[in-house]
Amino acid sequence: MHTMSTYKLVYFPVRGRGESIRLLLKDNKIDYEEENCRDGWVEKYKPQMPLGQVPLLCDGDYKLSQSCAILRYLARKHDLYGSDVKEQGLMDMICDGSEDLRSKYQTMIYTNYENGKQPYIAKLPAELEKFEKLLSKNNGGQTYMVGDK
Ligand SMILES: CCCCC[C@H](O)/C=C/[C@H]1[C@@H](SC[C@H](NC(=O)CC[C@H](N)C(=O)O)C(=O)NCC(=O)O)CC(=O)[C@@H]1C/C=C\CCCC(=O)O
Repeated sequence: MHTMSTYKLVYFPVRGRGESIRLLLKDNKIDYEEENCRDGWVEKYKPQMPLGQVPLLCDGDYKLSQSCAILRYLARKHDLYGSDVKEQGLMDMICDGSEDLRSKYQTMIYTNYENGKQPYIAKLPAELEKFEKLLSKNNGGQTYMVGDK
């Protein structure tokens, strides 16, 4: 018997802002289906999006956009969002910090690829080291940056 997926993720066929959502779902064995919005984006999909952009998560009739809001929604719903407000605060810090890094990457690839690529790569180890340091502080770096789930 075919059981319907609980969630539908609408996104382009790239990693981009969809990949962290896919990873959360797959890592936690949460069933979902994906809809590729590339064909017909402007005329069909974009007008249906709450803020005119993807990724979009559909949970039945409930529709949510903004990648970080989707991650937080899924984390809250599946008890992955830290066990107290301090853990949740740290998770928000890491999520927003990686968003800052990602925004710089996006600006570079879309507006200044030729001149911006090498400087971006040169700064990357120092940026990633901050996240590695956070990871190493929790359980000797063997599990997660925050908590144990
Ligand atoms: C093969 C088709 C490629 C189509 C690419 C697409 O145009 C670009 C996607 C890049 C965007 S995500 C899509 C964008 N949404 C947002 O910017 C949401 C921001 C919001 N704050 C959030 O959800 O976090 C969107 O809807 N654009 C269309 C529009 O009309 O506005 C940012 C990316 O990361 C996407 C791709 C960038 C690089 C791809 C690199 C290769 C890879 O990762 O696989």
